[in-house]
Amino acid sequence: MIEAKNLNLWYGDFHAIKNINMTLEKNKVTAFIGPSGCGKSTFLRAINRMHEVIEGARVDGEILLEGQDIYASDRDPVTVRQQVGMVFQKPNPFPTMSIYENVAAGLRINGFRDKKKIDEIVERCLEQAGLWDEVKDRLNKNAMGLSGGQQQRLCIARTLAVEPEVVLMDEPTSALDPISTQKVEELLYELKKKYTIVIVTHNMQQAARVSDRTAFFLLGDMVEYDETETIFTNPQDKRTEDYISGRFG
Ligand SMILES: Nc1ncnc2c1ncn2[C@@H]1O[C@H](COP(=O)(O)OP(=O)(O)OP(=O)(O)O)[C@@H](O)[C@H]1O
Repeated sequence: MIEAKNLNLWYGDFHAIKNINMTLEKNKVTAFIGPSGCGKSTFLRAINRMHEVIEGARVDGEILLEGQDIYASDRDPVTVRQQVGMVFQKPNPFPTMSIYENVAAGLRINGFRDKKKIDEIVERCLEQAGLWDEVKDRLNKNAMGLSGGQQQRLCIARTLAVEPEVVLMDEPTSALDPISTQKVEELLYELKKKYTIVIVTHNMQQAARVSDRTAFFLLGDMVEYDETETIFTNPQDKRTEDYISGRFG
């Protein structure tokens, strides 16, 4: 479980995220929706301290992961990013590595040396990502030989290998064809049994299909956050209603 408390984020003087308070529940998929530039990706990045690689970005407030602030002075950002994994819009496998090595990479960085154990984890994560059957006979081939949809599932497997608690997905299917999109969406049903999942999406049908809860953002504010069904059928805020009915954005 993740709790954001009074979370604000600035890029220089620009106030991009305004006092967000929300709980992201375990074993649920939470969707972030809202028009371009409203701060969805910015907030997502703040949940695993990824904004720290952006010059001039500054956060105030707390993000609690299982009750512990990820911004605490003694917390290591590299560990935070293992606990809170991220999958990006464009599949980004390590281009010089094999399929196997892409999944094993994080384990090796963590000091895993036992080949049998690494084999087991690679297989399990590729299974979990719904890719094992498609790649089991070509594990040592370069990852760039996979299709875009397969590469994205490989990136999901790579994220799972280091045993995160939370998986953040920033428009994970926007570069994929419809069949690959469907595969990733189906995966979310499986993955939420084990993880807290957050997905940023521009596609409202996708949010309605895959998420349990939906948060609507506008100009850095979180306008409304509720059960997905409520957001799409009976939103409380006029701005949410205007957005989901296609009146802007
Ligand atoms: N690195 C940056 N430096 C300065 N401003 C930024 C930076 N990244 C984002 N912003 C600004 O912060 C605001 C929120 O951007 P963000 O990318 O989080 O929105 P978004 O809702 O994810 O948009 P989209 O749906 O288009 O991806 C925008 O006004 C954007 O211009």
